Amino acid sequence: QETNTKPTCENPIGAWKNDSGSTLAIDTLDTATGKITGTYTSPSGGGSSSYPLIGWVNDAIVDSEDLCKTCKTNNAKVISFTVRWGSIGSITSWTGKCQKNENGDPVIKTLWNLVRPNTNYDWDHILTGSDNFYPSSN
Ligand SMILES: O=C(O)CCCC[C@@H]1SC[C@@H]2NC(=O)N[C@@H]21
Repeated sequence: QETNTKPTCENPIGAWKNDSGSTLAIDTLDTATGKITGTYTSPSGGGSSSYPLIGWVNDAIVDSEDLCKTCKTNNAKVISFTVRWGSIGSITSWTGKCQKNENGDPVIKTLWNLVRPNTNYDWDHILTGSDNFYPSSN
């Protein structure tokens, strides 16, 4: 029996999972400011602990006026959040957008930067990648 409803782009509160099995849990959304808080768990890299996250969501009305040649009609919710990896010492920030895919299912597509305090080289502190997050029921 499913006790939690899955998150959507409109109401992102709930659990989202990426392809490597990490869980983005958005616990609070302040609709007045767009501030979000929650926790992040990354079995690949971050172990089994959950780490706190804070971030923002934002959006704008759909530009859909008929015959409006300058309208920008591709609308997405935008999101950014940052995780502080406790004693691991790193910080990751994800920035992306939430839209429905071709099946009508919501997807958060992001690019991330991970910064690590201790590395072997000066150039090795900042890693960049991408993560897609899908609604999860837990
Ligand atoms: O290894 C570290 O310094 C901390 C854990 C980092 C895990 C990274 S953050 C970006 C990527 N997306 C994930 O869900 N996990 C990895």
